[in-house]
Amino acid sequence: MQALTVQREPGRTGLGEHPAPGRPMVLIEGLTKVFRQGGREVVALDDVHLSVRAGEIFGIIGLSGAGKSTLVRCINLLERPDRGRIEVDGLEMTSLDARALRAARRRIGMVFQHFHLLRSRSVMGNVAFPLEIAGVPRAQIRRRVMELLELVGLADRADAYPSELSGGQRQRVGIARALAPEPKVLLCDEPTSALDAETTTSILELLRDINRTLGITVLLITHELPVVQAICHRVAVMADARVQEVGDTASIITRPRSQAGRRLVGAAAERALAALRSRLDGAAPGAPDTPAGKLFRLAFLGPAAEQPVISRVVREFDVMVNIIHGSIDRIGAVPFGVLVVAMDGRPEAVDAAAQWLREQGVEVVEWSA
Ligand SMILES: Nc1ncnc2c1ncn2[C@@H]1O[C@H](COP(=O)(O)OP(=O)(O)OP(=O)(O)O)[C@@H](O)[C@H]1O
Repeated sequence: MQALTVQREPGRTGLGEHPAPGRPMVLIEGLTKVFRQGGREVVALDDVHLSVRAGEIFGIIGLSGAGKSTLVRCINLLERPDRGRIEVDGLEMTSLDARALRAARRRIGMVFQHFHLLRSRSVMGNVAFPLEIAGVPRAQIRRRVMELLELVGLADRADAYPSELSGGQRQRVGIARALAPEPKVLLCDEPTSALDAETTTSILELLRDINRTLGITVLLITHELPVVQAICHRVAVMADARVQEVGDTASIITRPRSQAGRRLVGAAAERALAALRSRLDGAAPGAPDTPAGKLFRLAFLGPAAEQPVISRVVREFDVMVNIIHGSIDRIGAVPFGVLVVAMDGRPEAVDAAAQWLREQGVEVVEWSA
Protein backbone atom coordinates (compact mmCIF):
# COMPACT_ATOMS: atom_id res chain seq x y z
CA MET A 1 0.00 0.00 0.00
CA GLN A 2 1.28 3.44 -0.89
CA ALA A 3 1.52 6.06 1.82
CA LEU A 4 -0.52 9.21 1.67
CA THR A 5 1.78 11.96 0.44
CA VAL A 6 1.03 15.48 1.50
CA GLN A 7 2.76 18.24 -0.42
CA ARG A 8 2.08 21.83 0.43
CA GLU A 9 3.57 24.71 -1.40
CA PRO A 10 2.79 28.19 -0.11
CA GLY A 11 2.73 31.37 -2.11
CA ARG A 12 0.87 30.35 -5.20
CA THR A 13 -1.83 32.32 -6.94
CA GLY A 14 -5.38 32.24 -5.64
CA LEU A 15 -7.98 30.86 -7.99
CA GLY A 16 -10.27 33.57 -6.70
CA GLU A 17 -8.20 35.99 -8.76
CA HIS A 18 -9.36 34.53 -12.06
CA PRO A 19 -10.11 37.47 -14.34
CA ALA A 20 -13.76 38.00 -15.14
CA PRO A 21 -14.77 36.21 -18.34
CA GLY A 22 -13.80 38.72 -20.98
CA ARG A 23 -13.73 39.02 -24.73
CA PRO A 24 -11.60 36.46 -26.50
CA MET A 25 -7.98 37.52 -27.01
CA VAL A 26 -7.17 34.44 -29.09
CA LEU A 27 -9.98 32.74 -30.97
CA ILE A 28 -9.29 29.59 -32.94
CA GLU A 29 -11.92 27.90 -35.08
CA GLY A 30 -11.61 24.70 -37.06
CA LEU A 31 -7.82 24.84 -37.24
CA THR A 32 -6.28 22.01 -39.24
CA LYS A 33 -2.65 21.48 -40.16
CA VAL A 34 -1.26 18.50 -42.03
CA PHE A 35 2.48 18.07 -42.62
CA ARG A 36 3.47 16.22 -45.76
CA GLN A 37 6.87 14.63 -45.68
CA GLY A 38 8.21 12.12 -48.19
CA GLY A 39 4.75 10.93 -49.25
CA ARG A 40 3.66 10.60 -45.62
CA GLU A 41 1.01 12.76 -44.00
CA VAL A 42 1.07 13.80 -40.36
CA VAL A 43 -2.06 15.45 -39.03
CA ALA A 44 -0.66 17.85 -36.41
CA LEU A 45 -3.93 19.75 -35.81
CA ASP A 46 -7.35 18.32 -36.52
CA ASP A 47 -10.27 20.77 -36.33
CA VAL A 48 -9.08 22.61 -33.22
CA HIS A 49 -11.39 25.12 -31.54
CA LEU A 50 -10.22 27.29 -28.66
CA SER A 51 -11.04 30.61 -27.05
CA VAL A 52 -8.52 32.31 -24.76
CA ARG A 53 -10.00 35.22 -22.83
CA ALA A 54 -8.31 38.58 -22.49
CA GLY A 55 -6.36 38.77 -19.22
CA GLU A 56 -6.16 35.09 -18.38
CA ILE A 57 -3.30 32.63 -18.13
CA PHE A 58 -4.36 29.75 -20.31
CA GLY A 59 -2.47 26.46 -20.38
CA ILE A 60 -2.36 23.87 -23.14
CA ILE A 61 -1.17 20.56 -21.80
CA GLY A 62 -0.42 17.38 -23.68
CA LEU A 63 2.18 14.74 -24.20
CA SER A 64 4.89 15.03 -26.83
CA GLY A 65 3.48 15.01 -30.36
CA ALA A 66 0.01 16.16 -29.33
CA GLY A 67 0.25 19.21 -31.60
CA LYS A 68 0.88 21.95 -29.02
CA SER A 69 3.86 23.63 -30.69
CA THR A 70 2.16 23.56 -34.08
CA LEU A 71 -0.87 25.24 -32.56
CA VAL A 72 1.21 28.01 -31.03
CA ARG A 73 3.16 28.49 -34.26
CA CYS A 74 -0.10 28.79 -36.18
CA ILE A 75 -1.32 31.58 -33.90
CA ASN A 76 1.33 34.00 -35.16
CA LEU A 77 1.39 32.30 -38.56
CA LEU A 78 4.96 31.04 -38.27
CA GLU A 79 3.13 27.97 -39.56
CA ARG A 80 0.30 28.38 -42.11
CA PRO A 81 -2.72 26.26 -41.26
CA ASP A 82 -4.47 24.29 -44.01
CA ARG A 83 -7.89 25.30 -42.73
CA GLY A 84 -9.48 27.36 -40.01
CA ARG A 85 -9.61 30.85 -38.55
CA ILE A 86 -7.27 32.51 -36.07
CA GLU A 87 -8.21 35.79 -34.47
CA VAL A 88 -5.84 37.64 -32.16
CA ASP A 89 -7.25 40.69 -30.39
CA GLY A 90 -10.02 40.86 -32.96
CA LEU A 91 -7.72 40.63 -36.01
CA GLU A 92 -8.22 37.72 -38.39
CA MET A 93 -4.59 36.67 -38.88
CA THR A 94 -4.93 34.68 -42.08
CA SER A 95 -6.53 37.60 -43.93
CA LEU A 96 -3.63 40.04 -43.33
CA ASP A 97 -1.15 41.12 -46.01
CA ALA A 98 2.57 40.93 -45.22
CA ARG A 99 2.79 44.44 -43.73
CA ALA A 100 -0.31 44.08 -41.56
CA LEU A 101 0.92 40.66 -40.44
CA ARG A 102 4.25 42.15 -39.28
CA ALA A 103 2.33 44.74 -37.26
CA ALA A 104 -0.01 42.08 -35.83
CA ARG A 105 2.95 39.92 -34.81
CA ARG A 106 4.27 42.75 -32.67
CA ARG A 107 1.18 42.30 -30.52
CA ILE A 108 2.14 38.67 -29.92
CA GLY A 109 5.25 37.99 -27.80
CA MET A 110 6.97 34.60 -28.01
CA VAL A 111 8.89 32.92 -25.18
CA PHE A 112 10.80 29.76 -26.11
CA GLN A 113 12.01 26.72 -24.22
CA HIS A 114 15.63 27.30 -25.27
CA PHE A 115 15.46 31.10 -25.02
CA HIS A 116 16.75 31.77 -28.59
CA LEU A 117 18.99 34.67 -27.54
CA LEU A 118 21.57 36.24 -29.84
CA ARG A 119 24.92 35.19 -28.41
CA SER A 120 26.80 38.11 -29.93
CA ARG A 121 24.56 40.68 -28.25
CA SER A 122 24.49 41.75 -24.63
CA VAL A 123 21.38 41.44 -22.48
CA MET A 124 20.49 45.00 -23.40
CA GLY A 125 21.16 44.31 -27.10
CA ASN A 126 18.88 41.27 -27.07
CA VAL A 127 15.96 43.09 -25.46
CA ALA A 128 16.51 46.09 -27.73
CA PHE A 129 16.51 43.95 -30.89
CA PRO A 130 12.76 43.89 -31.67
CA LEU A 131 12.55 47.63 -30.97
CA GLU A 132 15.41 48.36 -33.36
CA ILE A 133 13.66 46.34 -36.05
CA ALA A 134 10.48 48.32 -35.43
CA GLY A 135 12.45 51.59 -35.92
CA VAL A 136 11.95 52.93 -32.39
CA PRO A 137 14.29 55.91 -31.69
CA ARG A 138 17.48 55.05 -29.77
CA ALA A 139 16.79 57.09 -26.61
CA GLN A 140 13.35 55.53 -26.29
CA ILE A 141 14.79 52.05 -26.75
CA ARG A 142 17.26 52.55 -23.93
CA ARG A 143 14.56 53.76 -21.57
CA ARG A 144 12.20 50.94 -22.44
CA VAL A 145 14.89 48.26 -22.17
CA MET A 146 15.97 49.46 -18.74
CA GLU A 147 12.33 49.41 -17.56
CA LEU A 148 11.96 45.86 -18.80
CA LEU A 149 15.20 44.68 -17.22
CA GLU A 150 14.01 46.20 -13.97
CA LEU A 151 10.73 44.31 -14.33
CA VAL A 152 12.45 40.94 -14.85
CA GLY A 153 15.06 41.59 -12.14
CA LEU A 154 18.11 41.93 -14.40
CA ALA A 155 18.79 45.68 -14.36
CA ASP A 156 22.30 45.04 -13.05
CA ARG A 157 23.15 42.61 -15.86
CA ALA A 158 22.38 44.83 -18.86
CA ASP A 159 25.92 44.55 -20.22
CA ALA A 160 26.36 40.81 -19.62
CA TYR A 161 26.30 38.32 -22.51
CA PRO A 162 24.01 35.28 -22.64
CA SER A 163 26.95 32.90 -22.03
CA GLU A 164 27.51 34.64 -18.68
CA LEU A 165 23.96 34.02 -17.47
CA SER A 166 22.19 31.10 -15.79
CA GLY A 167 19.27 29.38 -17.55
CA GLY A 168 16.75 31.25 -15.43
CA GLN A 169 18.41 34.59 -16.19
CA ARG A 170 18.44 33.78 -19.91
CA GLN A 171 14.74 33.08 -19.77
CA ARG A 172 14.21 36.42 -18.01
CA VAL A 173 15.99 38.09 -20.93
CA GLY A 174 13.75 36.10 -23.31
CA ILE A 175 10.68 37.33 -21.46
CA ALA A 176 11.89 40.96 -21.43
CA ARG A 177 12.55 40.74 -25.17
CA ALA A 178 9.08 39.31 -25.78
CA LEU A 179 7.55 42.19 -23.78
CA ALA A 180 9.56 44.92 -25.53
CA PRO A 181 7.03 45.66 -28.32
CA GLU A 182 4.22 45.84 -25.72
CA PRO A 183 2.35 42.76 -26.85
CA LYS A 184 -1.24 41.98 -25.90
CA VAL A 185 -0.54 38.28 -25.59
CA LEU A 186 2.47 36.22 -24.63
CA LEU A 187 2.82 32.78 -26.22
CA CYS A 188 5.07 30.63 -24.05
CA ASP A 189 6.25 27.35 -25.57
CA GLU A 190 7.49 25.10 -22.73
CA PRO A 191 9.11 28.13 -21.04
CA THR A 192 10.41 26.17 -18.06
CA SER A 193 11.20 22.76 -19.52
CA ALA A 194 14.94 23.51 -19.68
CA LEU A 195 15.05 24.77 -16.09
CA ASP A 196 15.44 23.15 -12.68
CA ALA A 197 12.54 23.07 -10.23
CA GLU A 198 13.50 26.14 -8.24
CA THR A 199 14.14 28.28 -11.31
CA THR A 200 10.88 27.00 -12.82
CA THR A 201 9.00 28.36 -9.82
CA SER A 202 10.62 31.79 -10.11
CA ILE A 203 9.96 32.03 -13.87
CA LEU A 204 6.33 31.00 -13.39
CA GLU A 205 5.99 33.63 -10.66
CA LEU A 206 7.40 36.21 -13.06
CA LEU A 207 4.85 35.25 -15.73
CA ARG A 208 2.07 35.43 -13.18
CA ASP A 209 3.23 38.90 -12.05
CA ILE A 210 3.39 40.10 -15.64
CA ASN A 211 -0.13 38.84 -16.21
CA ARG A 212 -1.37 40.58 -13.08
CA THR A 213 0.44 43.88 -13.31
CA LEU A 214 0.45 44.43 -17.08
CA GLY A 215 -2.81 42.60 -17.81
CA ILE A 216 -1.14 40.64 -20.60
CA THR A 217 -2.88 37.45 -21.69
CA VAL A 218 -0.57 34.44 -21.36
CA LEU A 219 -0.95 31.28 -23.44
CA LEU A 220 1.41 28.66 -22.13
CA ILE A 221 2.07 25.21 -23.47
CA THR A 222 3.57 22.47 -21.39
CA HIS A 223 3.65 18.74 -20.83
CA GLU A 224 3.95 19.22 -17.06
CA LEU A 225 0.89 19.30 -14.86
CA PRO A 226 2.61 21.18 -12.00
CA VAL A 227 3.24 24.10 -14.37
CA VAL A 228 -0.45 24.34 -15.23
CA GLN A 229 -1.34 23.88 -11.61
CA ALA A 230 0.99 26.67 -10.48
CA ILE A 231 -0.29 29.53 -12.62
CA CYS A 232 -2.97 28.70 -15.18
CA HIS A 233 -6.55 29.88 -14.70
CA ARG A 234 -7.88 27.57 -17.40
CA VAL A 235 -6.44 24.69 -19.34
CA ALA A 236 -7.01 22.74 -22.54
CA VAL A 237 -5.92 19.12 -22.75
CA MET A 238 -4.53 18.19 -26.17
CA ALA A 239 -4.00 14.72 -27.57
CA ASP A 240 -3.97 13.26 -31.06
CA ALA A 241 -4.03 16.69 -32.73
CA ARG A 242 -7.30 17.68 -31.02
CA VAL A 243 -8.44 19.57 -27.96
CA GLN A 244 -9.91 16.86 -25.77
CA GLU A 245 -11.35 19.09 -23.05
CA VAL A 246 -11.20 22.64 -21.70
CA GLY A 247 -11.97 23.79 -18.19
CA ASP A 248 -10.69 25.69 -15.23
CA THR A 249 -7.59 24.22 -13.74
CA ALA A 250 -9.26 22.99 -10.58
CA SER A 251 -11.97 21.07 -12.50
CA ILE A 252 -9.52 19.53 -14.93
CA ILE A 253 -7.28 18.32 -12.14
CA THR A 254 -9.98 17.06 -9.86
CA ARG A 255 -12.52 15.88 -12.45
CA PRO A 256 -10.84 15.20 -15.78
CA ARG A 257 -13.50 14.08 -18.27
CA SER A 258 -11.44 13.07 -21.27
CA GLN A 259 -9.30 9.99 -21.42
CA ALA A 260 -6.25 12.15 -22.17
CA GLY A 261 -7.05 14.37 -19.18
CA ARG A 262 -7.41 11.37 -16.91
CA ARG A 263 -4.16 9.99 -18.24
CA LEU A 264 -2.29 13.19 -17.51
CA VAL A 265 -3.86 13.92 -14.17
CA GLY A 266 -4.35 10.50 -12.78
CA ALA A 267 -1.19 8.84 -14.07
CA ALA A 268 0.03 8.02 -10.58
CA ALA A 269 -3.37 6.98 -9.28
CA GLU A 270 -3.99 4.93 -12.41
CA ARG A 271 -0.68 3.15 -11.98
CA ALA A 272 -1.51 2.31 -8.39
CA LEU A 273 -4.92 1.05 -9.45
CA ALA A 274 -3.55 -1.01 -12.33
CA ALA A 275 -1.12 -2.68 -9.95
CA LEU A 276 -3.97 -3.26 -7.57
CA ARG A 277 -6.19 -4.68 -10.31
CA SER A 278 -3.56 -7.11 -11.45
CA ARG A 279 -2.98 -8.12 -7.84
CA LEU A 280 -6.71 -8.64 -7.39
CA ASP A 281 -6.99 -10.58 -10.64
CA GLY A 282 -4.18 -12.90 -9.65
CA ALA A 283 -4.99 -13.16 -5.98
CA ALA A 284 -7.10 -15.77 -4.35
CA PRO A 285 -10.20 -14.33 -2.70
CA GLY A 286 -9.28 -13.06 0.73
CA ALA A 287 -5.52 -13.07 0.06
CA PRO A 288 -3.73 -11.01 2.70
CA ASP A 289 -2.74 -8.04 0.49
CA THR A 290 -6.13 -7.74 -1.21
CA PRO A 291 -7.87 -4.67 0.16
CA ALA A 292 -11.34 -5.63 1.20
CA GLY A 293 -14.34 -3.56 0.23
CA LYS A 294 -15.44 -1.28 -2.55
CA LEU A 295 -12.95 0.96 -4.34
CA PHE A 296 -13.64 4.68 -4.64
CA ARG A 297 -11.86 7.61 -6.19
CA LEU A 298 -12.34 10.67 -3.98
CA ALA A 299 -11.58 14.17 -5.24
CA PHE A 300 -11.48 16.96 -2.70
CA LEU A 301 -11.43 20.60 -3.57
CA GLY A 302 -11.36 23.53 -1.19
CA PRO A 303 -12.09 23.20 2.53
CA ALA A 304 -13.01 19.49 2.28
CA ALA A 305 -9.35 18.74 1.52
CA GLU A 306 -8.28 20.19 4.84
CA GLN A 307 -10.90 18.59 7.02
CA PRO A 308 -10.27 15.17 8.44
CA VAL A 309 -13.22 13.68 6.54
CA ILE A 310 -11.69 10.22 6.24
CA SER A 311 -11.22 9.84 9.98
CA ARG A 312 -14.80 11.03 10.53
CA VAL A 313 -16.05 8.38 8.10
CA VAL A 314 -14.20 5.72 10.06
CA ARG A 315 -15.53 7.03 13.39
CA GLU A 316 -19.13 7.61 12.40
CA PHE A 317 -20.01 4.99 9.79
CA ASP A 318 -18.61 1.74 11.06
CA VAL A 319 -16.52 1.20 7.94
CA MET A 320 -12.81 0.53 7.41
CA VAL A 321 -11.08 2.89 4.99
CA ASN A 322 -7.88 1.76 3.36
CA ILE A 323 -6.05 4.51 1.43
CA ILE A 324 -4.51 2.88 -1.62
CA HIS A 325 -3.17 5.95 -3.28
CA GLY A 326 -3.42 9.65 -2.63
CA SER A 327 -2.02 13.10 -2.56
CA ILE A 328 -3.09 16.47 -1.27
CA ASP A 329 -1.78 19.48 -3.11
CA ARG A 330 -2.75 23.01 -4.05
CA ILE A 331 -4.19 24.66 -7.11
CA GLY A 332 -3.50 28.31 -6.55
CA ALA A 333 -4.40 28.91 -2.92
CA VAL A 334 -7.03 26.18 -2.96
CA PRO A 335 -6.17 22.79 -1.51
CA PHE A 336 -7.24 19.71 -3.40
CA GLY A 337 -6.65 16.03 -3.09
CA VAL A 338 -7.29 12.85 -5.00
CA LEU A 339 -7.43 9.61 -3.07
CA VAL A 340 -8.17 6.06 -4.10
CA VAL A 341 -9.62 4.22 -1.13
CA ALA A 342 -11.14 0.85 -0.35
CA MET A 343 -14.11 1.11 2.02
CA ASP A 344 -15.11 -2.05 3.78
CA GLY A 345 -18.19 -2.67 5.91
CA ARG A 346 -21.86 -3.49 5.59
CA PRO A 347 -23.06 -2.37 2.10
CA GLU A 348 -25.54 0.11 3.64
CA ALA A 349 -22.79 1.61 5.82
CA VAL A 350 -20.44 1.97 2.84
CA ASP A 351 -23.21 3.61 0.78
CA ALA A 352 -24.09 5.95 3.63
CA ALA A 353 -20.42 6.89 4.08
CA ALA A 354 -20.09 7.61 0.34
CA GLN A 355 -23.23 9.74 0.45
CA TRP A 356 -21.98 11.67 3.49
CA LEU A 357 -18.68 12.35 1.72
CA ARG A 358 -20.61 13.76 -1.25
CA GLU A 359 -22.50 16.03 1.13
CA GLN A 360 -19.15 17.36 2.39
CA GLY A 361 -18.29 18.46 -1.16
CA VAL A 362 -16.11 15.47 -2.01
CA GLU A 363 -16.51 14.03 -5.48
CA VAL A 364 -17.00 10.30 -5.04
CA VAL A 365 -16.70 7.91 -7.96
CA GLU A 366 -16.94 4.18 -7.55
CA TRP A 367 -14.10 2.26 -9.21
CA SER A 368 -14.48 -1.30 -10.25
CA ALA A 369 -11.41 -3.37 -9.64
N1 LIG B 1 7.73 20.58 -39.73
C1 LIG B 1 7.17 19.38 -39.53
N2 LIG B 1 7.20 18.45 -40.50
C2 LIG B 1 6.62 17.25 -40.33
N3 LIG B 1 5.96 16.86 -39.22
C3 LIG B 1 5.90 17.76 -38.21
C4 LIG B 1 6.50 19.05 -38.30
N4 LIG B 1 6.26 19.72 -37.15
C5 LIG B 1 5.56 18.88 -36.36
N5 LIG B 1 5.33 17.70 -36.98
C6 LIG B 1 4.58 16.55 -36.47
O1 LIG B 1 3.32 17.03 -36.02
C7 LIG B 1 2.93 16.38 -34.81
C8 LIG B 1 2.69 17.43 -33.73
O2 LIG B 1 3.94 18.02 -33.40
P1 LIG B 1 4.08 19.20 -32.34
O3 LIG B 1 5.55 19.57 -32.27
O4 LIG B 1 3.12 20.26 -32.64
O5 LIG B 1 3.64 18.46 -30.99
P2 LIG B 1 3.92 18.88 -29.49
O6 LIG B 1 2.71 18.53 -28.73
O7 LIG B 1 4.38 20.31 -29.42
O8 LIG B 1 5.10 17.92 -29.08
P3 LIG B 1 6.55 18.31 -28.53
O9 LIG B 1 6.33 18.78 -27.13
O10 LIG B 1 7.31 17.03 -28.61
O11 LIG B 1 7.08 19.38 -29.46
C9 LIG B 1 4.04 15.40 -34.50
O12 LIG B 1 3.66 14.15 -34.97
C10 LIG B 1 5.24 15.95 -35.24
O13 LIG B 1 6.12 14.91 -35.59
